[in-house]
Amino acid sequence: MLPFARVSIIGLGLIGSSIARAVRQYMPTVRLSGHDASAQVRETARRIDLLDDVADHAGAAVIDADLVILCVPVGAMGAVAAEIAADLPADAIVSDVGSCKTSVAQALGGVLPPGRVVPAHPVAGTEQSGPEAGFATLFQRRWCIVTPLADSDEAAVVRVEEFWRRIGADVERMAPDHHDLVLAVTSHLPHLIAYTIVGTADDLEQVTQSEVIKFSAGGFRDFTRIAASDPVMWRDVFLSNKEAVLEMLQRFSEDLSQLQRAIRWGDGDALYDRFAKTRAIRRSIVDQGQDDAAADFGRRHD
Ligand SMILES: NC(=O)C1=CN([C@@H]2O[C@H](COP(=O)(O)OP(=O)(O)OC[C@H]3O[C@@H](n4cnc5c(N)ncnc54)[C@H](O)[C@@H]3O)[C@@H](O)[C@H]2O)C=CC1
Ligand SMILES: O=C(O)C(=O)Cc1ccc(O)cc1
Repeated sequence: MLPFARVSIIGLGLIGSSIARAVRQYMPTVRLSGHDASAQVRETARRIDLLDDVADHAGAAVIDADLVILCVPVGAMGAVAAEIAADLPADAIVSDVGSCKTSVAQALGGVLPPGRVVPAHPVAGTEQSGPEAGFATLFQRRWCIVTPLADSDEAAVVRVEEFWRRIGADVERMAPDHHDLVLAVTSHLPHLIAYTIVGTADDLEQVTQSEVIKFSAGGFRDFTRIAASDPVMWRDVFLSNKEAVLEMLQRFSEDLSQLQRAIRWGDGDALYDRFAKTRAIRRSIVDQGQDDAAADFGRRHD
């Protein structure tokens, strides 16, 4: 039996539209409704026939849903929850896909019925955004981390987990604060580094004319892909996961200072040891059948 029959998606960008396409592909009898704050996005969603019903107001999109998934930037979750609260059917479950979980738990838990909120985070995405960037197979063999609240109803959690499995994800449960610490180092910090290094290179461009772009080889190109990620989404991630990111950034800065020191003092052994260790880490990840390219972030198996 399908875990849900009527799914509503609020926010029809990369992730919202990917969920819609995946539901159409893997659970074709589910009725899909949704809404986006942008009139242009709603128009595109109608043109590409993303959903059965694209509503002009968030409330109208959830009125007969049994699952509502909020797919908006994390800073907008609270406002959307407040917008739908009055129209939400009493037995509907509300989930989300936000990249940070502690702040979203607070934003949703305060506004929506206790027990019915089951936050989640599909660890799958790209640097693209918008309704036309989504694709049905985005979640295949990717992790979806489910982070129930203290009062989330267990049956509701199980149904949300089943929903993600149906669209191809591998599911794991985690406490929201633990999720935020893990993702700070595996996802948020790498994005911050990419944003920084591409900015630094761009500043250098004034001096070196076109050399930075002309000679940008593999490593730098990978950074530019990540640094092309949506500015609103990532602004919200860093403001929402402030404590964990600052903690990881502090540790990163200390490690970077050690390498800086090794270079300054010509300590080749220290550099070699570090690089040999990280090479071994990468090889063990590949041996475990995990990810092979920057674009495959979060993938469990090749
Ligand atoms: N981009 C990625 O790779 C991943 C993103 N996420 C999370 O998914 C969520 C959505 O991200 P994307 O789909 O990538 O962003 P996106 O920019 O492609 O789509 C977000 C959509 O939300 C709409 N929106 C913004 N505020 C709204 C509001 N108040 N009411 C209704 N619609 C509103 C925007 O108009 C936009 O169409 C974020 O919380 C992000 O942290 C999670 C996993 C991966
Ligand atoms: O495109 C990439 O490399 C990503 O890192 C995608 C991504 C972005 C944000 C998430 O919360 C999860 C996955």
